[in-house]
Amino acid sequence: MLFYCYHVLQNINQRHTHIPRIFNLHCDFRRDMSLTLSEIRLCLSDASNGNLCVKSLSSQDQFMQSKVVKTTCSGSKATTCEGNIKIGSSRLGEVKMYLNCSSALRQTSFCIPNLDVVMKFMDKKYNSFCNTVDPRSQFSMVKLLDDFCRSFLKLGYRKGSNSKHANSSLQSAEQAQKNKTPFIIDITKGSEKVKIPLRDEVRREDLPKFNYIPNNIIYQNASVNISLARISDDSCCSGCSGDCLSSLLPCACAQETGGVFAYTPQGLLKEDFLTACMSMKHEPKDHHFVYCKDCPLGKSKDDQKPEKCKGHLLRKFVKECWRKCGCDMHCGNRIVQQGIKCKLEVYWSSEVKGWGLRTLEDLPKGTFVCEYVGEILTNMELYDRIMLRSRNDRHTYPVTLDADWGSEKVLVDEEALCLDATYNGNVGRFINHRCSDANLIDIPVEVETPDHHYYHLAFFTNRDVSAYEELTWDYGIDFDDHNHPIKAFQCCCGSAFCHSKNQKGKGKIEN
Ligand SMILES: C[S@@+](CC[C@H](N)C(=O)[O-])C[C@H]1O[C@@H](n2cnc3c(N)ncnc32)[C@H](O)[C@@H]1O
Repeated sequence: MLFYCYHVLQNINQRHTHIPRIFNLHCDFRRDMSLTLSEIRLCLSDASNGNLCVKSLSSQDQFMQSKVVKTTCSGSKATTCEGNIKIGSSRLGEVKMYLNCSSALRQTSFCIPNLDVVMKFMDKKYNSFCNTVDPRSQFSMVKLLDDFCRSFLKLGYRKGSNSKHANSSLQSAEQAQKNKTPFIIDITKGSEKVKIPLRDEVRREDLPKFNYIPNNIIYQNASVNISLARISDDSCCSGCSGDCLSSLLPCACAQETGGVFAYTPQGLLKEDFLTACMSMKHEPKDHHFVYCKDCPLGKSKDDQKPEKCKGHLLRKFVKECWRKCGCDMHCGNRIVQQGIKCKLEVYWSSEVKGWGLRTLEDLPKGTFVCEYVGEILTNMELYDRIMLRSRNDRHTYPVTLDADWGSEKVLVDEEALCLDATYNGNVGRFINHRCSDANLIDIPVEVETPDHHYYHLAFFTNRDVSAYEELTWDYGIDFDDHNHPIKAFQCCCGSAFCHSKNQKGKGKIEN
C-alpha cells in the first residue's frame, strides 16, 4: 500500500476564523493526478474506531475517527482503488483528514509531487474547465476541502452520533457556523505589540467585563518607589552598551542571579534557573518557606488577634536591565519589559473553569508568555474589596506579591502588596489553575525597583508547549484556607495530581 503524508494545510485554522477548520491534510495522489472531488465517492461508516493522538493538540482533545469503507477513483487507468479516508473532529471542532489510497503504484516509477504544485494544478485545471472569470468564484482545492470538512461536521451532527463527546463538538461547531461566531479581534485594544483575540465558540452571553491594561497600575495606597535614586550605581550597568548578554563578563545586573544572566541569547529562561524555580515550587520543603513575624495576611483577617503566618515560599528573582543601564531596549536581559510576543488566544475553556488562555503556536521551554498585570493594591485594600465582593462573582483575580515577605522583618501595609486583575488587568487574568503539572511557572522579576515587595510576576513555559494547548499555572494556593484572599474553588484541572483527587485519596503526591 502506498502511503505518504503531506502536511499542507497546517496552521490553516489560524487563518480561518470559523470552525470547523482543516487542521492537517495527509494524502496520496495517484500518478495520473486523477484524484479530484468528482472522482471520489465517500461512503462513511458510522463506527468510531478509537482515538487519534495529535501532538499539536492537548491530550484532552481526543479525536473521533470515522473510517471510510470505500473510496472509488474513476477516470484513471486503475478502475477502482480501495482505501481509507479518516476524518477526525475534536471538541474544539478541528478537523483532520487522512487520505490513504491503496494502489499498485509502488511498483512503478511514481515520484511524489509537491502538494502545492498539485494544488495549483488542480485549481488551474478546474478553473479552466469551469471557464470562470470572476476570481471570487474560482475553484480552490483548499476551499473545497474546507467545505468538505464543514459538511462532514454538519451532516454528522444531523444524523446523530454515538459519542456524546463528538456530539457536543459538532453542536458547537454547527452553532458557531450558524451564528458566524462573534469574537473580539483584540482584547488588548491595541495596547500590546500582538493582537490577542477572544474566540467565542459557544456564543457566551457573559463575555468578560474588565478594562485591559498592559502594565500594573497603583490603585491608591500602595507604596512603589520607582525613583532612579533608589537604584544604586553598583546595581545597574550604566557602563554597558548594546546587548549585555553578548559582553564577555556579565554585568552588575546579573548579580541577583548569581553572576550569570537568567536568559539565554535566544531569549529563553535558562534551563538550570527554571529547574531550580520548579523544584522550589514542587518541593516546598521547610528551607524554601519563610514565616513572617507579623504576617500581613494574618493581620488583615483580624487586626487585634492576627493569625499566625502560614509561611511564604522564598522565591528566586530575575533582575532585568532598566532605565539607568547603558544597554539598549533590545538587550537580551530585557525580556519581560519588551512585552508579549507569543500568539495567544482567550477561549472558553470549560463550563466550570470559564475562560482560559491558549497558545496558537508551539512554544519552547523557557519562553516568556505574559505577565500577570493588575491594579497594585495593599493587602488591606484587597481585603476590603473582597468583603464587598458579590456572592455571584464566580471567579477571583488577585495574586499576592509575597515572594519576599519572609525576608522583611515587619512589612507595613503600604508594602504588603497584591495584584488584582478583577476590574483592570491583562491577558494573564485568564490563565486557569492546574495542580502541580501546569505548563507555566510564575517568576518574580525585578525591573524598575530593587524593593522586592513590588515586582513583576512573569509567566514562562516550563516545558515545550504545543499550539492549542491551554496555558495553566499552579496558583499555589491553600485550598483548605477558605479565608485566604485568593478564594479557593472546586478544582477541575484534570491533572493526575489534582488536589481534589487527593482529597478522595487518589493520585496523592508526596511533598
Ligand atoms: C484568574 S481567574 C481565571 C480566568 C477565569 N477562568 C475566567 O473565566 O475569567 C481564576 C478563576 O478561574 C476559575 N478557575 C481557574 N482554574 C480553575 C480550575 N482548575 N478549576 C475550576 N475553576 C478554575 C476559578 O473560578 C478561579 O477563581
